[in-house]
Amino acid sequence: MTLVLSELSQDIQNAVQATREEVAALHAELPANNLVVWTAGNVSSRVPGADLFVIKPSGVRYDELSADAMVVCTLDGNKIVDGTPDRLSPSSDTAAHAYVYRHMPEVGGVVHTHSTYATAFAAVHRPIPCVLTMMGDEFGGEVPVGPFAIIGDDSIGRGIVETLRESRSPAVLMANHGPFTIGKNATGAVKAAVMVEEVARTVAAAEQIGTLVPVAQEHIDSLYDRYQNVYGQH
Ligand SMILES: O=C(CO)[C@@H](O)[C@H](O)COP(=O)(O)O
Repeated sequence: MTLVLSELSQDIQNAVQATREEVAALHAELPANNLVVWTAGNVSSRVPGADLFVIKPSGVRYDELSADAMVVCTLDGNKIVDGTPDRLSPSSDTAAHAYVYRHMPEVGGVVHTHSTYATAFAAVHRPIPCVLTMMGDEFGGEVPVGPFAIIGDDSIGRGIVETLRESRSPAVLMANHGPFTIGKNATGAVKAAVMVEEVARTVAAAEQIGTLVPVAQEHIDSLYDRYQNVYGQH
């Protein structure tokens, strides 16, 4: 039986509304950071306190992505009766996002883009090598490549999870497709999407200048530990 949002507790309805507003605002970060063209890409966030997540509607222009247009789904990826028109379908990547939420309970947000430089590494099946201190900070090593998977079932989600489980990276370059990123919340996943494109662009530029020099593993580990546990305001 399909869940009906208006029949859920007021706390959950309030959490859904806050998550819709957050996800709508975060979608604006993708074009603002030049990570997407047209309607490519998507952001989702788990709804705190509920087995639900919020994701953008498929194929809708970024300037039309209001909070009320955000689609609410179960962790199986099924749209609930959420107040949006029945015809409004969730993102074509909903199954992938849902698979990540079901298999990685620590993940609170998922982002997918086709950002140019990260997608170029995905096109040639090359991990982004850890040659920058910023990569040690955010990715804890190289950004891995995931398997080629066709959209439409759990294969993309399975490839994301199986690859990220073997890495500290919050980003995976799905072969011939593009980056998917995760975070403890949706803001963290958007940050990883911004940073994976930045480091991909820098590494591609560096390869035009000379030979890449990897950061030593001991330094990667200390950079990662500092950035994840000390950097910023606490
Ligand atoms: O990669 C694809 C399509 O191949 C998708 O990720 C699109 O880039 C965005 O799809 P919607 O979220 O608008 O359905």
